[in-house]
Amino acid sequence: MGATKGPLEELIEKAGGCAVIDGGFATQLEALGADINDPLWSALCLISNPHLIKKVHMQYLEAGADVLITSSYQVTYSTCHLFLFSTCKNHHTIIPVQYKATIPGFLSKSLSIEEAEKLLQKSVKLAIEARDIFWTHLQKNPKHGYNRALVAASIGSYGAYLADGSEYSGVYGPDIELDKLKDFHRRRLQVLASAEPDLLAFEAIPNKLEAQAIVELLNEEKVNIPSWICFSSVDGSHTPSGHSFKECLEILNCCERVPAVGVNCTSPHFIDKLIHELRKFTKKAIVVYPNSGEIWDGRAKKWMPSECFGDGSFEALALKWRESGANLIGGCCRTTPNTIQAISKALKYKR
Ligand SMILES: C[S+](C)CC[C@H](N)C(=O)O
Ligand SMILES: N[C@@H](CCS)C(=O)O
Ligand SMILES: [Zn+2]
Repeated sequence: MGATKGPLEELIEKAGGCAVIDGGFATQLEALGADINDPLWSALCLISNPHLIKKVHMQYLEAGADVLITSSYQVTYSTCHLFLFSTCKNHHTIIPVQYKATIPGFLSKSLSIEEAEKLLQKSVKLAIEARDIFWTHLQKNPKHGYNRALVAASIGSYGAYLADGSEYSGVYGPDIELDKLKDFHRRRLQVLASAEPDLLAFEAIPNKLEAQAIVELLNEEKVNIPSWICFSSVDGSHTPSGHSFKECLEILNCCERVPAVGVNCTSPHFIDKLIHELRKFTKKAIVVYPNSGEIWDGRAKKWMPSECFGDGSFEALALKWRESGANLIGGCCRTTPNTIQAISKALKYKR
C-alpha cells in the first residue's frame, strides 16, 4: 500500500485488516423481480426502476457491506461514439449515421448522450444516497457496529460491453489494440469520476492489455479517485486470456492510483490459491469477490450449474481468505445479501 492513506486503506484499517464488499448486484435485482435481459444488463434499472437499485444497496448495507458497488457495470457507449469523444474537442458533436450502426446501450433506447451520461451519474448518486440514509439512521444507535460504507463506481470491461460473456474469455479480436481500449474506457471514466464516488472498481478484467489501458488512462486523465482493478479467472492460475498474474501485476504495481488489486466473478474454488499468487507479486491491498461457482453461458444468457458454494461455505472461506492475506472480501454474481451477512459476521466475530 502507498505512503499516504486513502479512504480504502482507512476503511481496511478500521475493519481490522479486512473489510466487506457487497454481493451480486444484478443477482439481487433479479431476485427482487427486475428483468435485466438487455444489453445494458443491470443498468437497465437506472431507467426502469431506480428505486429497486436503492433497495438492493440498502439490503447489502444492512447485511454488513463496507463497500457498495454501483449499478454501472454494463453502461457503455458504442465504440465509434467513444472514438468521436476522444478526437473531438466538442463532446457533443454527433455523426448520426455512425451512431445508428453500432449503439447497443443507452443510445439505442433513444436517449441523448447527455441523458445517458446523467444515468451514469445517477448510478453513483443512488448508491451515495443509500449509504447516507443508512448512516444517518445508524447514528441513533451508538452501538451499531457498522462502518460508514464507501461507494465504488463499477466499471466493466470491454468484454462486458460486448454483452456476450467476453469478460470470461478475454478474446477481443485482432482489431482491439491498446489505444482502442483506452478510448473505449475514457469518457465513461471521466463521467463516473465527475460524480465523485469514493472509489472506482474496474471489474472482471480478462486480459493484460486492458489492465495496461486502464493504468495508462488513469495516469493520462490524472484520476485522483483511488481504483481497484480486479481480474476474472477461469482456471485459477491465469487471466482468461492466458496471462500470468505476475505479468499483470508488473503493470499495476507501478501505479499509485491503484491501491488495490484482485479477482472477482471467479469460482470460490480458486480464490485461496489466487490470493497467494497475488501476494507473491504485490504489496497492494488484495480484493476478492467471487461468484457462487456457477458458470455464465454468454450465448444463452444464463448461469449454468456447476460446483456451487452456498452461504454457509462462504463463512469458512472468508476466514481462510483473510488468513491468506485478503483485505477486502465480498461476493459477485449469484451471491446475495445472505452471503454478505455470512461473510460479515464471520469476519467481525471470528478472529
Ligand atoms: C458478469 S456477466 C454475467 C454480465 C453479463 C454479460 N456481460 C453479458 O451481457 O452476457
Ligand atoms: N457489479 C456487477 C459485477 C458483475 S460481474 C454485479 O454485481 O452485478
Ligand atoms: Zn459477477
